[in-house]
Amino acid sequence: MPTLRLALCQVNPSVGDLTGNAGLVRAWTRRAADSGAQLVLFPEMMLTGYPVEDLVFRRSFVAASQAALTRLAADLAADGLGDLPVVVGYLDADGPPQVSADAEPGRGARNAAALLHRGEVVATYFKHHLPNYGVFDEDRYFVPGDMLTVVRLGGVDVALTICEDLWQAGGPFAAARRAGVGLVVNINGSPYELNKDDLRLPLVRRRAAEAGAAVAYVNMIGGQDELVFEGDSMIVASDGTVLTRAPQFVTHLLVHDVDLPAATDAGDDGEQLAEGLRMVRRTVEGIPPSPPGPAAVGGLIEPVADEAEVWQALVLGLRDYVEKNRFPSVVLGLSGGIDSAVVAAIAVDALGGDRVVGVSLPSQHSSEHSRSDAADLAKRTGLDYRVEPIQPMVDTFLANMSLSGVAVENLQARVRGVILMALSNQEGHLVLTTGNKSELAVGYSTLYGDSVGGFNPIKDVWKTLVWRLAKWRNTEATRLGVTPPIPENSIGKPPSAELSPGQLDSDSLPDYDVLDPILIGYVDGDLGREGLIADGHDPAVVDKVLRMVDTAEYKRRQSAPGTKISMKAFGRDRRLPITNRWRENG
Ligand SMILES: Nc1ncnc2c1ncn2[C@@H]1O[C@H](COP(=O)(O)OP(=O)(O)OC[C@H]2O[C@@H]([n+]3cccc(C(=O)O)c3)[C@H](O)[C@@H]2O)[C@@H](O)[C@H]1O
Ligand SMILES: Nc1ncnc2c1ncn2[C@@H]1O[C@H](COP(=O)(O)OP(=O)(O)OP(=O)(O)O)[C@@H](O)[C@H]1O
Ligand SMILES: NC(=O)CC[C@H](N)C(=O)O
Repeated sequence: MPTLRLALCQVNPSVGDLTGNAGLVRAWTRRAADSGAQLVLFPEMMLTGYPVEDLVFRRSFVAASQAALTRLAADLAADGLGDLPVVVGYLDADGPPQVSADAEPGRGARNAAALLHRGEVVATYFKHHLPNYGVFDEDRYFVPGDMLTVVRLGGVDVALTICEDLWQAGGPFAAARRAGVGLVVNINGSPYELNKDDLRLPLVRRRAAEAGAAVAYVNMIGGQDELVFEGDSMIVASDGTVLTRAPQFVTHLLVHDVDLPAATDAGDDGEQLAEGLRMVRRTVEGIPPSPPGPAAVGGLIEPVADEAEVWQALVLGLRDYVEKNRFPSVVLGLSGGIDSAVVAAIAVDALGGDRVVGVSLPSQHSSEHSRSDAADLAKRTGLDYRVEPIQPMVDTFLANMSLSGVAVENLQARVRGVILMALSNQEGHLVLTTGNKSELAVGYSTLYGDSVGGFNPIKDVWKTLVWRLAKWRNTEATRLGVTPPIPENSIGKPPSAELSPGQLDSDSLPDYDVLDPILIGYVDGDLGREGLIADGHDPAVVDKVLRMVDTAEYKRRQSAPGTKISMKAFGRDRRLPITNRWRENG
């Protein structure tokens, strides 16, 4: 039985950075070669980054991706790495963009994988199953492939597949069984969602059984606007045994020796293997010889607690947004409350205290603890702490304009927003906004006030999860013997916007323990009024909450982007009309 040493490169590409991404492929192929690899795998759309969205429609971008691929093949050979077969995702096209006037049926942009060897592109594969739900819009961009590419190398037949191909039965994996392959490669740009890793392994196992072959699954890591990729690359044997699995949220080179059945000559070039899939055969002559001794193999990674997983996702999502958009630092308002404290702690974990500015912006309604808790947070995390009282500016405004009630409440939030944006303009920081998912759902924020900002790290985090994260982060610090970042006071106090005397969130909203389950059913679960009541929620509370959610669509539509961690984040996952007369309670 032949053995192949596989190297799965769990790397962090940047969208649009063709040169930088090709550089990553060269550097990691060198590392893989140094580990004795015989086949190297990179994620989906590695060369372009993922997802590239409407850049697909730009012919200049498609041409640049194609040129970068050819150049990369030559550069790898020039690096002395030509013998080592490398699979890399890229953007290809065999016709004009789908939306153009000169579009041709069955041709267009392709979400593609290439196998590079001895300076050449020796095989390509076009993604067959295109995801078109949630955040994905791949029917808008790509034409599905109708060929299963099988490459013979080192005496083994290897089929190439891309991400969504794994999520559907009866497609390329069924075809791979007909072709009698020993290994199916699956390259991914699979975004993080809480609990997705629990689905992924059983899925890979099911496909390994369907193909009757081992599966090498490689996923990228890193943040890309709202998305964060977690890695979780793995190799699973044909009997479902997990041979090796990479840690989440970090770059990682996963190297493993896999015993694979010898090629069988099942299936002919051009043969129909499954519905809509014919076989294409390629042979790669001469790969590096089997290295002596077993590969230096990492262990199997144990699953971590939900809070640990989400925290890492939020830290990576923020760090990559800041770094990839080249911000030197971030700024946020510190109210002493839990939301700003958690965002500050995430920011410090992502960037270090010296790149986080926290500003206390007290008004006449601010409690003493709002300042002392903010100062305590700053001391614990080492962030750059400042105090900018807002009352003189609010008073000047009120001396020139007659305002009352909510207009005065919101003026305070807006003066804070103006100050944070001024600091951003003056010093170059990215402004972080701190509204959690519960607040976004019910519209509990001031437009152009506390919602001001360029990125919201907790946009997809329910308030009850914000508290759990805070407690987990502090416990983790204690376990590691370091100072917990979040003041206990901020965790324990009742939430308040402090925009009017004695104001509490509970004056306007149900308790978050009551509110969040209703929101989860309505937003994440798309339940209607009757479904929520059947789940045991109080009809009057349901009616109030649904009304608030429905009428806050306009606020969400202009809200800052933030890291997606759930299966339904506000934004692309949930698209509703703003102008909408449909109400669940008539
Ligand atoms: N369909 C629609 N399409 C586009 N725009 C629409 C709109 N409906 C209203 N609007 C606009 O939105 C305005 C109302 O929204 P907005 O000005 O935000 O004001 P509003 O939502 O009435 O008040 C904000 C509430 O959020 C609370 N809050 C909670 C938590 C934190 C904070 C904080 O600031 O720290 C505040 C605050 O206490 C207050 O009760 C209207 O005056 C109108 O201009
Ligand atoms: N006194 C303040 N100083 C600085 N920033 C403030 C102040 N009050 C409010 N903010 C900003 O506005 C945001 C929204 O306020 P909000 O009261 O909703 O959140 P919080 O105080 O962090 O948490 P909680 O809702 O649990 O009290 C805060 O997170 C903070 O960024
Ligand atoms: N890039 C893709 O095809 C991703 C789709 C897939 N269902 C996933 O989330 O893993």
